[in-house]
This record gives sequence, C-alpha cells and structure tokens, in this order.
Amino acid sequence: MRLYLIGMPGAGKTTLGRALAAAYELPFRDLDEEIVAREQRSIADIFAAEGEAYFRQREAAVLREVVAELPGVVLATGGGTPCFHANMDLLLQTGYPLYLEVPIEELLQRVQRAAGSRPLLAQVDSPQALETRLRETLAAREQFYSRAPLRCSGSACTVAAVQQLLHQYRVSG
Ligand SMILES: Nc1ncnc2c1ncn2[C@@H]1O[C@H](COP(=O)(O)OP(=O)(O)OP(=O)(O)O)[C@@H](O)[C@H]1O
Ligand SMILES: O=C(O)C1=C[C@@H](O)[C@@H](O)[C@H](O)C1
Ligand SMILES: [Mg+2]
Repeated sequence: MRLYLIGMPGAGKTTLGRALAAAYELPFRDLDEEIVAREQRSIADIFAAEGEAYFRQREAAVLREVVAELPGVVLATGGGTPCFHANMDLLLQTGYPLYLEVPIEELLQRVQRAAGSRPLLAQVDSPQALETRLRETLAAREQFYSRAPLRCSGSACTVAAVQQLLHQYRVSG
C-alpha cells in the first residue's frame, strides 16, 4: 500500500506520516527530504539558485522515482506537490492520497515558528501578510487537495482515525 499525505505547509504531513508508517510497518519517506538528499542542498537553496520551476521539475521526477521504487510506503509530499506536473493524477493512480485539512488559524500558528525556512513564505514580513498568503495559497490549491479520496480535519487526524478511514475506503471501494 502506498499512502500519500497531502496538505498545506504545517498541516502535519511529516508528523502523522511517521506515526502511520510505524503503525502499518511501512517505510516512511518525506518527498522534500528525498529532494534535498539528491540535490545535496536545502529546499531554500534550490529555490534561491534555480527558481521554483526547476524545483517543481525535480519534485515531479523524484516523486516518480520514489513511487517506482516502493510498492509499500507512507509518503509525506511537499505542500505544493499535488498542484504541479499532473502529480495528483499519479498519486490517485498509484495509491491513497490523504488530505490533512487544517484551519488557516492553526496553520498560521504552526508556520509562524519556522516561516524563514519556507521559501514561498520567506519574503512575507508581517503576520497579516502571512495570513493573506496562506489563504490565497489554500484557495488556489483546494481544487487539487480535494481530489483526495481520504480526508481528515484538524485534531481528528489521528493514526486511529486514519486507519478507520482507510479501512472503510478499501472495504467499500
Ligand atoms: N496534530 C497536530 N497537532 C498540533 N501540532 C501539530 C500536529 N501535527 C503537527 N504539529 C506541529 O505542526 C508543525 C508542522 O508539522 P509537520 O512538520 O508534521 O507538518 P508538515 O505538513 O510536514 O509541514 P511541512 O510543510 O514543513 O513539511 C510541527 O511543529 C508539528 O510539531
Ligand atoms: O507549499 C509549497 O509549495 C512547498 C512546501 C514545502 O513542502 C516544499 O516542498 C517547498 O518549500 C514548497
Ligand atoms: Mg513536512
């Protein structure tokens, strides 16, 4: 089984992904970390040196490598992954995308602590501007995230809740 965690920066993809991988005894991968390992530089450095278009190409390519390599995996994707290069189609065709839906207010609190390490949020210099940026980003991305057959919201995104969702989905689908 391939389980793909998708959602906004700070939604909890890495945290929940690790816990789900342990519960299912599957390997865990984080797509951002896979890109960093191959490129031997940080995401911020890649954005700064090469720009977003290059990053999105690498992201799409590394996603396909990870999928081809691992028939069983819990994969935390990058926040923008489902929105570029038909990646959402690939996720739907090869596994179970799970959308972690977290209210903007909660996301704000979480990303404020580490906005500097996120290239797309780094230039945003006030809490107000950060909120606006997050709202705009979510509005643009919702159409992609919403294609996930599995979804959990905020504090309901526990390992047990996801296990139940997945079980129901696989039994009925
Ligand atoms: N269910 C939760 N409740 C409260 N805080 C959480 C929860 N899940 C994650 N967090 C916290 O929110 C922050 C972001 O979590 P995490 O790194 O897992 O998100 P992410 O979706 O992987 O983000 P990124 O976009 O950086 O990859 C972390 O500080 C984490 O401790
Ligand atoms: O939301 C985004 O577009 C991004 C999120 C991160 O996971 C990284 O993939 C990168 O910083 C871009
Ligand atoms: Mg993460």
